[in-house]
Amino acid sequence: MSAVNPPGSPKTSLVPPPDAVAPVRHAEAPAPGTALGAHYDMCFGCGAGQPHGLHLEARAGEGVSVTAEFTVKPAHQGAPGLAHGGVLTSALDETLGSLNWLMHVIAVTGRLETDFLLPVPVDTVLHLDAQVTAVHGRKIYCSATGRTGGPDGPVAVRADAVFIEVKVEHFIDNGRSEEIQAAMDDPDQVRRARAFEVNP
Ligand SMILES: CCCCCCCC(=O)SCCNC(=O)CCNC(=O)[C@H](O)C(C)(C)COP(=O)(O)OP(=O)(O)OC[C@H]1O[C@@H](n2cnc3c(N)ncnc32)[C@H](O)[C@@H]1OP(=O)(O)O
Repeated sequence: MSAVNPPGSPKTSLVPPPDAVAPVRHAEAPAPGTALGAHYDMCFGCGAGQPHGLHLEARAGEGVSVTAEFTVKPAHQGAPGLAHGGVLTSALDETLGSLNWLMHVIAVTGRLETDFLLPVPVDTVLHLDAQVTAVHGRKIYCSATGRTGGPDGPVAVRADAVFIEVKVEHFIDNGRSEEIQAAMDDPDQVRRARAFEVNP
Protein backbone atom coordinates (compact mmCIF):
# COMPACT_ATOMS: atom_id res chain seq x y z
CA MET A 1 0.00 0.00 0.00
CA SER A 2 1.38 3.46 -0.87
CA ALA A 3 2.00 6.02 1.88
CA VAL A 4 -0.57 8.81 2.24
CA ASN A 5 2.26 11.33 2.64
CA PRO A 6 5.39 10.23 0.73
CA PRO A 7 8.72 11.19 2.35
CA GLY A 8 9.45 14.91 1.93
CA SER A 9 5.82 15.91 1.36
CA PRO A 10 3.97 18.03 3.93
CA LYS A 11 1.51 16.44 6.36
CA THR A 12 -1.76 17.38 4.72
CA SER A 13 -4.44 16.03 7.05
CA LEU A 14 -7.55 18.21 7.27
CA VAL A 15 -8.14 17.01 10.85
CA PRO A 16 -6.60 19.33 13.48
CA PRO A 17 -4.08 17.62 15.76
CA PRO A 18 -5.12 17.09 19.41
CA ASP A 19 -3.08 20.08 20.62
CA ALA A 20 -4.68 22.53 18.13
CA VAL A 21 -6.29 25.58 19.76
CA ALA A 22 -9.47 27.56 19.18
CA PRO A 23 -9.14 30.50 16.75
CA VAL A 24 -8.91 34.01 18.20
CA ARG A 25 -10.84 36.89 16.70
CA HIS A 26 -8.51 39.91 16.44
CA ALA A 27 -9.41 42.84 18.73
CA GLU A 28 -9.65 45.10 15.66
CA ALA A 29 -11.58 42.68 13.47
CA PRO A 30 -14.48 44.32 11.60
CA ALA A 31 -17.78 44.15 13.52
CA PRO A 32 -20.24 41.41 12.55
CA GLY A 33 -22.19 42.51 9.47
CA THR A 34 -19.38 44.69 8.11
CA ALA A 35 -18.60 44.25 4.41
CA LEU A 36 -14.96 43.17 4.14
CA GLY A 37 -14.30 44.56 0.67
CA ALA A 38 -11.68 43.19 -1.69
CA HIS A 39 -8.18 42.36 -0.44
CA TYR A 40 -6.96 43.09 -4.00
CA ASP A 41 -8.92 44.82 -6.76
CA MET A 42 -7.77 42.31 -9.41
CA CYS A 43 -8.49 39.19 -7.32
CA PHE A 44 -10.42 36.55 -9.29
CA GLY A 45 -12.58 35.87 -6.23
CA CYS A 46 -13.41 39.30 -4.81
CA GLY A 47 -11.88 42.04 -6.98
CA ALA A 48 -14.31 44.58 -8.44
CA GLY A 49 -11.72 45.42 -11.10
CA GLN A 50 -11.41 41.83 -12.33
CA PRO A 51 -13.77 41.46 -15.33
CA HIS A 52 -13.46 37.65 -15.32
CA GLY A 53 -13.94 37.35 -11.55
CA LEU A 54 -16.59 35.97 -9.21
CA HIS A 55 -17.22 39.37 -7.55
CA LEU A 56 -17.83 37.72 -4.26
CA GLU A 57 -18.78 40.06 -1.41
CA ALA A 58 -17.97 38.79 2.07
CA ARG A 59 -19.16 40.12 5.43
CA ALA A 60 -17.76 39.56 8.89
CA GLY A 61 -19.75 37.16 11.05
CA GLU A 62 -19.63 36.30 14.76
CA GLY A 63 -16.42 34.78 16.14
CA VAL A 64 -14.07 33.84 13.33
CA SER A 65 -16.69 33.41 10.62
CA VAL A 66 -17.80 35.14 7.42
CA THR A 67 -20.75 35.02 5.05
CA ALA A 68 -20.78 35.83 1.35
CA GLU A 69 -22.96 35.60 -1.74
CA PHE A 70 -21.92 34.47 -5.19
CA THR A 71 -24.23 34.66 -8.23
CA VAL A 72 -23.55 31.97 -10.84
CA LYS A 73 -23.25 33.67 -14.25
CA PRO A 74 -23.36 32.11 -17.75
CA ALA A 75 -19.54 32.48 -17.88
CA HIS A 76 -19.31 30.03 -14.93
CA GLN A 77 -20.93 27.05 -16.71
CA GLY A 78 -19.45 23.57 -16.90
CA ALA A 79 -22.39 21.50 -18.19
CA PRO A 80 -25.14 23.43 -20.04
CA GLY A 81 -26.87 25.73 -17.55
CA LEU A 82 -24.92 24.39 -14.56
CA ALA A 83 -22.03 25.86 -12.60
CA HIS A 84 -18.55 24.42 -13.16
CA GLY A 85 -17.28 22.57 -10.08
CA GLY A 86 -13.95 24.36 -10.16
CA VAL A 87 -15.70 27.72 -10.09
CA LEU A 88 -17.74 26.63 -7.06
CA THR A 89 -14.53 25.50 -5.38
CA SER A 90 -13.03 28.92 -6.13
CA ALA A 91 -16.00 30.58 -4.43
CA LEU A 92 -15.48 28.38 -1.36
CA ASP A 93 -11.71 29.08 -1.42
CA GLU A 94 -12.23 32.84 -1.61
CA THR A 95 -14.78 32.78 1.23
CA LEU A 96 -12.34 30.80 3.37
CA GLY A 97 -9.54 33.20 2.42
CA SER A 98 -11.56 36.16 3.67
CA LEU A 99 -11.38 34.69 7.20
CA ASN A 100 -7.87 36.22 7.22
CA TRP A 101 -9.49 39.61 7.89
CA LEU A 102 -10.90 38.46 11.22
CA MET A 103 -7.64 37.09 12.60
CA HIS A 104 -5.37 39.74 11.00
CA VAL A 105 -3.25 36.93 9.63
CA ILE A 106 -2.05 36.46 6.05
CA ALA A 107 -2.65 32.86 5.01
CA VAL A 108 -2.86 30.95 1.73
CA THR A 109 -4.67 27.74 0.86
CA GLY A 110 -2.53 24.67 1.50
CA ARG A 111 -5.19 22.01 0.98
CA LEU A 112 -8.87 22.27 0.12
CA GLU A 113 -11.32 19.37 -0.29
CA THR A 114 -14.76 20.00 -1.79
CA ASP A 115 -17.97 17.93 -1.62
CA PHE A 116 -20.43 18.65 -4.44
CA LEU A 117 -23.85 17.66 -3.10
CA LEU A 118 -26.32 19.32 -5.48
CA PRO A 119 -26.05 20.69 -9.05
CA VAL A 120 -26.05 24.50 -9.07
CA PRO A 121 -27.87 26.15 -12.03
CA VAL A 122 -26.86 29.43 -13.69
CA ASP A 123 -28.48 32.46 -11.98
CA THR A 124 -28.37 30.72 -8.58
CA VAL A 125 -27.26 32.90 -5.69
CA LEU A 126 -24.96 30.72 -3.62
CA HIS A 127 -25.11 31.68 0.07
CA LEU A 128 -21.70 30.95 1.52
CA ASP A 129 -20.52 30.78 5.10
CA ALA A 130 -17.12 29.88 6.46
CA GLN A 131 -15.48 29.55 9.84
CA VAL A 132 -12.12 28.71 11.33
CA THR A 133 -12.40 25.61 13.49
CA ALA A 134 -8.86 25.31 14.91
CA VAL A 135 -5.33 26.67 14.71
CA HIS A 136 -2.08 24.76 15.09
CA GLY A 137 1.09 26.82 14.65
CA ARG A 138 0.87 28.31 11.14
CA LYS A 139 -1.94 25.93 10.14
CA ILE A 140 -5.49 27.29 10.10
CA TYR A 141 -8.23 24.65 9.84
CA CYS A 142 -11.46 25.91 8.35
CA SER A 143 -14.71 24.83 6.68
CA ALA A 144 -17.23 26.43 4.34
CA THR A 145 -20.69 25.66 2.95
CA GLY A 146 -22.63 27.02 -0.01
CA ARG A 147 -26.45 26.90 0.14
CA THR A 148 -29.05 27.55 -2.52
CA GLY A 149 -32.45 29.22 -2.09
CA GLY A 150 -31.34 31.34 0.89
CA PRO A 151 -28.95 31.29 3.85
CA ASP A 152 -30.90 28.38 5.39
CA GLY A 153 -31.42 26.48 2.13
CA PRO A 154 -29.99 23.07 1.25
CA VAL A 155 -26.21 22.68 1.19
CA ALA A 156 -25.07 22.38 -2.44
CA VAL A 157 -21.31 22.46 -1.83
CA ARG A 158 -19.04 22.28 1.17
CA ALA A 159 -15.30 22.27 1.78
CA ASP A 160 -12.72 21.63 4.47
CA ALA A 161 -9.36 23.31 4.18
CA VAL A 162 -6.02 24.02 5.79
CA PHE A 163 -4.64 27.48 5.21
CA ILE A 164 -0.99 28.17 6.02
CA GLU A 165 0.09 31.48 7.55
CA VAL A 166 2.70 33.31 5.45
CA LYS A 167 4.60 36.58 5.57
CA VAL A 168 3.90 39.35 3.05
CA GLU A 169 7.19 38.29 1.39
CA HIS A 170 5.34 35.21 0.09
CA PHE A 171 3.66 37.52 -2.43
CA ILE A 172 6.54 39.96 -2.99
CA ASP A 173 9.02 37.15 -3.70
CA ASN A 174 6.74 35.01 -5.86
CA GLY A 175 4.29 37.32 -7.66
CA ARG A 176 4.93 38.61 -11.19
CA SER A 177 6.94 41.82 -10.88
CA GLU A 178 4.48 44.05 -12.81
CA GLU A 179 1.62 43.36 -10.43
CA ILE A 180 3.80 43.45 -7.30
CA GLN A 181 5.22 46.84 -8.28
CA ALA A 182 1.74 48.21 -9.04
CA ALA A 183 0.45 46.94 -5.68
CA MET A 184 3.41 48.49 -3.81
CA ASP A 185 2.80 51.81 -5.59
CA ASP A 186 -0.84 51.79 -4.40
CA PRO A 187 -1.06 53.25 -0.86
CA ASP A 188 -4.44 51.57 -0.22
CA GLN A 189 -3.01 48.15 -1.10
CA VAL A 190 0.03 48.69 1.14
CA ARG A 191 -2.24 49.78 4.02
CA ARG A 192 -4.34 46.62 3.64
CA ALA A 193 -1.25 44.39 3.68
CA ARG A 194 0.24 46.21 6.71
CA ALA A 195 -2.98 45.75 8.72
CA PHE A 196 -2.39 42.00 8.56
CA GLU A 197 1.27 42.13 9.55
CA VAL A 198 0.69 43.44 13.07
CA ASN A 199 -0.42 40.74 15.44
CA PRO A 200 -1.28 41.35 19.11
C1 LIG B 1 -4.10 37.22 0.75
C2 LIG B 1 -5.09 36.09 0.75
C3 LIG B 1 -5.52 35.62 -0.64
C4 LIG B 1 -6.69 34.65 -0.50
C5 LIG B 1 -7.08 34.04 -1.85
C6 LIG B 1 -7.86 32.76 -1.65
C7 LIG B 1 -6.95 31.69 -1.10
C8 LIG B 1 -6.00 31.19 -2.19
O1 LIG B 1 -6.42 30.70 -3.20
S1 LIG B 1 -4.31 31.34 -1.90
C9 LIG B 1 -3.57 30.71 -3.44
C10 LIG B 1 -3.39 29.21 -3.47
N1 LIG B 1 -2.37 28.75 -2.56
C11 LIG B 1 -1.05 28.86 -2.86
O2 LIG B 1 -0.65 29.40 -3.87
C12 LIG B 1 -0.09 28.29 -1.85
C13 LIG B 1 1.11 27.60 -2.58
N2 LIG B 1 1.90 26.87 -1.58
C14 LIG B 1 2.92 27.45 -0.92
O3 LIG B 1 3.32 28.59 -1.21
C15 LIG B 1 3.59 26.66 0.18
O4 LIG B 1 3.43 25.27 -0.05
C16 LIG B 1 2.98 27.02 1.58
C17 LIG B 1 3.25 28.52 1.88
C18 LIG B 1 1.47 26.75 1.65
C19 LIG B 1 3.64 26.15 2.65
O5 LIG B 1 5.03 26.23 2.48
P1 LIG B 1 5.99 26.54 3.73
O6 LIG B 1 5.78 27.93 4.20
O7 LIG B 1 7.37 26.17 3.31
O8 LIG B 1 5.40 25.61 4.83
P2 LIG B 1 6.02 24.28 5.48
O9 LIG B 1 7.11 24.72 6.43
O10 LIG B 1 6.30 23.24 4.47
O11 LIG B 1 4.76 23.78 6.32
C20 LIG B 1 4.26 24.52 7.44
C21 LIG B 1 3.18 23.65 8.07
O12 LIG B 1 2.07 23.60 7.16
C22 LIG B 1 1.79 22.24 6.79
N3 LIG B 1 1.45 22.22 5.37
C23 LIG B 1 2.19 22.66 4.33
N4 LIG B 1 1.54 22.44 3.19
C24 LIG B 1 0.37 21.86 3.51
C25 LIG B 1 -0.73 21.38 2.76
N5 LIG B 1 -0.73 21.43 1.42
N6 LIG B 1 -1.78 20.85 3.42
C26 LIG B 1 -1.78 20.77 4.78
N7 LIG B 1 -0.75 21.20 5.55
C27 LIG B 1 0.30 21.72 4.92
C28 LIG B 1 3.10 21.47 7.05
O13 LIG B 1 2.84 20.10 7.30
C29 LIG B 1 3.64 22.19 8.27
O14 LIG B 1 2.97 21.71 9.41
P3 LIG B 1 3.78 21.52 10.80
O15 LIG B 1 4.12 22.94 11.24
O16 LIG B 1 2.81 20.86 11.70
O17 LIG B 1 4.99 20.71 10.48
